[in-house]
Amino acid sequence: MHIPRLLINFKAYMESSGDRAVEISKSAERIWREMGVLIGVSPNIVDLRLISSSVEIPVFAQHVDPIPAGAYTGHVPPILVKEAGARGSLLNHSEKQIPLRHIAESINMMRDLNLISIVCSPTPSESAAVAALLPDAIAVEPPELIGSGIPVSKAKPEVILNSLRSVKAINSAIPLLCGAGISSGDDVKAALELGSYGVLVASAVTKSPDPQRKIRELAEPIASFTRA
Ligand SMILES: O=C[C@H](O)COP(=O)(O)O
Repeated sequence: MHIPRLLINFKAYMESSGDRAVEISKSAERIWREMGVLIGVSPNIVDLRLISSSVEIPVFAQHVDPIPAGAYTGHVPPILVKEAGARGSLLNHSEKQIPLRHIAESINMMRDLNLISIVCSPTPSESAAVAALLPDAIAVEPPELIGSGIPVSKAKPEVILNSLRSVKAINSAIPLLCGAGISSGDDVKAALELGSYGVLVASAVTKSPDPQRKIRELAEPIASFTRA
């Protein structure tokens, strides 16, 4: 199971939808080929099939509902996400929170479908609660820093360190990513030095005038770190 070290969430930004979503995804694919850093993209659901059929890097939905296919208007069944070509999904992002029992049900359904679950959590204690559900990875993100340009890895390193401690105490095999405000290669480096497996980013890439250059900048410290 390959968890991306750099996961780019396109959210619902105009700048990363439609043709621009394809362009950014292809840039991420280029950097993956060039540097060997596994990069994933998480386009808006409206672009999921388009992006999955455009690139070879792993594509993630931003959310799924714990339901089968059927009469569920407006819901996102994991089986249809798989059918659209995605490798997995984010769950419980701060901007799309769901109850713990839905997280548990979704993880189980995704596991049965061989889909990767990356569950977001806002705090170390919620990271621990989520770890007990055995997702494939956890991404800790203090909501107040999301989209702020103030990187969690420098402004709140204790959130990463305490999450790592609590997740590892439950299952040392679950990789922990961190996100919120990560904007530069140096922010990524700081996250890796704290023990993060990787980073979850959005605005630094989606709002960049040159997304490919920004992706390369964010991937560089990962390439050096994983080579060392
Ligand atoms: O999913 C991504 C995170 O919410 C981080 O967003 P940001 O990089 O814009 O702070």
